[in-house]
Amino acid sequence: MTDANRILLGVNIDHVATLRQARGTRYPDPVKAALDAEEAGADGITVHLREDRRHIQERDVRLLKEVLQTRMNFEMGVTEEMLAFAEEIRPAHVCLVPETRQELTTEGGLDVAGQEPRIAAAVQRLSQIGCEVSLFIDPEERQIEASKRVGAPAIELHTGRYADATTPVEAAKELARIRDGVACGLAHGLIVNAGHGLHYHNVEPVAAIAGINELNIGHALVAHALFVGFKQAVLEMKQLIVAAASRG
Ligand SMILES: CC(=O)[C@@H](O)[C@H](O)COP(=O)(O)O
Ligand SMILES: NCC(=O)COP(=O)(O)O
Repeated sequence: MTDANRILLGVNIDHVATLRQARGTRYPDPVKAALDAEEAGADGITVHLREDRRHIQERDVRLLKEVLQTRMNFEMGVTEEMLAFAEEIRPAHVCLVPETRQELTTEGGLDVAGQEPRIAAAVQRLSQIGCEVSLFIDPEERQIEASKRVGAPAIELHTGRYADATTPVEAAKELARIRDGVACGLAHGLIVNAGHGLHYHNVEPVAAIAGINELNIGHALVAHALFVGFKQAVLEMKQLIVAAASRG
């Protein structure tokens, strides 16, 4: 396998915390899930500390910072509260995401092109403390170019529209947008990650796109883990994406 076929799996553990928060218990602990994921081959652990704290809590992030063997990818909205928290924690990676309180999940990418000075200031602040910053954006040329202009070294392409496609034609169109987005990001010298809504039945065509650095996957892993256990769920996903990338 050449470097171009290499692909990393970032395991998002938010929805382990969703289950815990549903009953206000101490279990299931997302920290345990993170350690199991690492043992099963996760290359990194992703957490999203939402403004409304519906799943991940500050306690989780602080503990993860202490115990992870791999690296944390900390997803956050672009707010003063989150910037200050990131400065305290200093995660290896920070992914800036759009956030609205009422949304069911992250419904679209960050509008970098529409707020360049604000995003550039956040990127600069986080870069200064050693975080590798990525921007969670839709696979659109103007957002990719804006990401480059604001100084982010990495982008994460939002794959939700591909995942939500209801016909093969629509899925193929959305996959082509992701493929073009990857090519555009690479042409601008960016590290290109992707994620959102990926699961065991739709992940392979995305993993097969040459040049993708990392896929961040959460909801499907947590759901599958109910039936096979967290380690096995991560292992199966990792095997699936590595095989697809090496075929691609
Ligand atoms: C930004 C992103 O895609 C992840 O954080 C994912 O959204 C996690 O799940 P929720 O959107 O349900 O919080
Ligand atoms: N950034 C996307 C992510 O971390 C995982 O999203 P999902 O697999 O939970 O939809």
